[in-house]
Amino acid sequence: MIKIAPSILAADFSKLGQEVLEVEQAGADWIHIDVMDGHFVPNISFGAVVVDALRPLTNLPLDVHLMIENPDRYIEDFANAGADYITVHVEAAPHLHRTIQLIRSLGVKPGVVLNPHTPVETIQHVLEDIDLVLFMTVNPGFGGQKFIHSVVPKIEQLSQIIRERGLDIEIQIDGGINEETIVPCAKAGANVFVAGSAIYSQKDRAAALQGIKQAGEEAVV
Ligand SMILES: O=C(CO)[C@@H](O)[C@H](O)COP(=O)(O)O
Ligand SMILES: [Fe+2]
Repeated sequence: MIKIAPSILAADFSKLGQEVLEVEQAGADWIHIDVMDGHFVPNISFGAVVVDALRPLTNLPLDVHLMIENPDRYIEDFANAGADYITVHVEAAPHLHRTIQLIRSLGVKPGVVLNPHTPVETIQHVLEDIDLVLFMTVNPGFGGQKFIHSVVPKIEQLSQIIRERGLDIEIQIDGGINEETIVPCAKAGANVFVAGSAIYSQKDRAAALQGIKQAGEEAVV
C-alpha cells in the first residue's frame, strides 16, 4: 500500500491549520513536518510548538523529520508535542542506538534518514530497532528541488536486506517526488512518499495528491 505524506514546508504558514485539513480531506496518509535548525541544513523552519499546535487538529500520524544537530536535545519536546514518528539523520546522530532508544522510550516510532550520498551500510546495525528508513532524494534544507535518481539503487538494496532479514520497516522517500519520480521508487520497494511542492503548489491539491498516489500504486501492480 502506497502512503502519501504531504510536507507542510510547502504550505501557506499564515493558515497552516487549514492547509493540513485540506490535505487530510484530499486523502493524505501522514503529515510530514520538516524541522530545520540552520546548522545541519542551511535553512531554518520551525520547532515543536508547530507540532503541538497541529496535534489537536488531525488524527493522521505526525511524521517529524529532524534536520538538526544534537537531535537528542529536542526529541522529548517533539514527543510531548504529539509526534507519532521522529526521524533523525545518521549524519547528525553519532550515538545512533542511544537516539533511537530515546525516541522509543517516549512512545514514539523511531526512524533514520540518509542523505543522498550516505550508504545503506551505515544503518545495517540499527535495522532491528527502527520502524522507518527515510531516503533523501534531494540534499535536505529546501523544498522544490530536483529528484536525485542515483538514490534508487539504495532503495533496492535496503528492500533486499529487509526481505532477507524478515523485518517490518517502512521505506520513505523525500525530495522531488511527483507522479513521475514516485514510479522507480515504488518499484524499488518504497511505500511512504513525502511530497511538498508537487501538492501544495497546485490549485487542486486533492487531484495532485491522488495523481501521485495512483502513479505509485500502478507502479507496483
Ligand atoms: O525534508 C525536506 C527538504 O529538506 C522535504 O520534506 C521537502 O519539504 C520536500 O519538498 P519537495 O521536494 O516535495 O518540494
Ligand atoms: Fe522532509
